[in-house]
Amino acid sequence: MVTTVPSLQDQSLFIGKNYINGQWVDSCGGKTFNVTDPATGLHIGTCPESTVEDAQHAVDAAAAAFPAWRSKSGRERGRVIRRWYELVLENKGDIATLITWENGKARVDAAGEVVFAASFLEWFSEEAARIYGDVVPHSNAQMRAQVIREPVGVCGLITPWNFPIAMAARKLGPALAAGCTVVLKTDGQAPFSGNAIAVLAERAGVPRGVLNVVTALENTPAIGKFMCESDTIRKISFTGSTRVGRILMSQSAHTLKGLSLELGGNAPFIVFNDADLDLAIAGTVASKFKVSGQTCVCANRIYVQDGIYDRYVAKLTEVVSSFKVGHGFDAATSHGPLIHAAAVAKVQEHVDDAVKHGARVAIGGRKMPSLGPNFFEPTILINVDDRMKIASEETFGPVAPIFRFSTEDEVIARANNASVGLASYLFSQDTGTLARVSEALQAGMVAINTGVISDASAPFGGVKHSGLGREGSRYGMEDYMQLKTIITGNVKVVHRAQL
Ligand SMILES: NC(=O)c1ccc[n+]([C@@H]2O[C@H](COP(=O)([O-])OP(=O)(O)OC[C@H]3O[C@@H](n4cnc5c(N)ncnc54)[C@H](O)[C@@H]3O)[C@@H](O)[C@H]2O)c1
Ligand SMILES: O=CCCC(=O)O
Repeated sequence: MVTTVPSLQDQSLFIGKNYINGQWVDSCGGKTFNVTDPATGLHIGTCPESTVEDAQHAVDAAAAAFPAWRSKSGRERGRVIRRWYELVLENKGDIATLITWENGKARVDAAGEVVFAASFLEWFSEEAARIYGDVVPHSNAQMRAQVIREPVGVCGLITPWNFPIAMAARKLGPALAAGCTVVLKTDGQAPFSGNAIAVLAERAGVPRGVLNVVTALENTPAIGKFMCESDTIRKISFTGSTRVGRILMSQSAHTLKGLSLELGGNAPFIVFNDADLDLAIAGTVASKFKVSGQTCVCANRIYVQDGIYDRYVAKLTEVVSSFKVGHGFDAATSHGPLIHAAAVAKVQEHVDDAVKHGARVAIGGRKMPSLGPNFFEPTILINVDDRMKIASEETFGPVAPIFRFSTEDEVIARANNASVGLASYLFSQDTGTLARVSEALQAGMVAINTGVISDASAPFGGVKHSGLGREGSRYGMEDYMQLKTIITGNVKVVHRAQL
């Protein structure tokens, strides 16, 4: 097998081991799995195929580290997380290289992911010092009531390949800020960048056992089940598909674990007749084609009103024709490959199904084997309707299906006709339309006149089958804390004059 190693400034960030109790270790079972470059199919390296025994060691280390970590002040924890944030940015180039190598995304997107991931560490380093409680007026004058917030304990974090460090940082930041200790299970398709940020956590001063990382590919379901069934782990935070979210929820029933679930989407992207066309096109490129369509907030159903439909299609086709698909390391590349062959097959299936039912391909529509095994042309489909698979299933690929609509009521009903409700997008210049439609959409997030929805300051999460809980923002801390009520009785009442 050929191994190509892009050069890193700091080669020690490239490490194929588990990180347990402050040590980089192999799996107890001795097995490893291969990680390959999705653009070329070439071998990158190996990581431990961790077993339940490895995961148990990681949980034990996290449990042992919990009392000391939770006992630090929020300000002390915040300083460590702040240093981690700085180190991630200082090593942006190397981490971006690892992300592009294992995930395939274009270099510019990978560098953007590093900054995005770091922003969660920065945000939560600041929130750590602001874990307020309440003093509550009790009904009885001889009693006092206080409410304090405490860390939930050891957390199990399970993250996907599409943002291999950002989805981890969006969980690690608040968990560590709150005083929890964690076991992170990264995705077997993209484990190296997660390990790199764990190296930096250690350098930042995150104590031994506070952050543990286990890698696995085939053993992932077994480790997920173990985490859900462990009574030591008090919370699971998962980002991934609705299918796996359901499995984790049912496996967690016995231990009555808290769950944060950031699951799949099927985002409606609505362009009204009065929209600023250039803004709508820029928003479409950002929200549909980012990471070649592989984000959970990607526009999946683009509804364009009759009066602007033809102009929108013409302009979007012109812009998409300028995309440069290629290896993420090529500086000219704007869009990289999909993650694996199954993802390519799903995209092709959605295109074929739409065409079979009357859609027309305006541009793209085919695999690009001359570039590598996992490339697919950026694609625009027109004359798409609600019976096609692409209307009800998340494509997770570079296909923009453009539906036509006539009225506000009609598009609201069609947009809400989905089992999931994560992101949604609106383009109009009428404040009344924007207010009415944003209130009517069944979605956890609405973006108005922009294709960019995520920011560390803003709560991120969905409704319906898109999951539970919110990440980022001041609300993101709540998922890692629990309330404790402290009642003091028999306070002698003394009648004193007010000063
Ligand atoms: N809402 C969000 O924030 C968000 C973010 C990114 C991706 N997603 C969703 O993720 C999906 C795409 O990713 P995917 O197809 O790789 O999702 P997936 O659910 O198959 O995989 C996600 C993660 O779960 C792990 N996993 C798989 N089976 C498991 C099991 N039985 N127990 C424990 N872990 C298991 C995988 O190894 C991976 O790390 C899309 O639906 C997308 O919308 C959601
Ligand atoms: O893929 C899901 C998350 C990406 C984002 O927050 O923009």
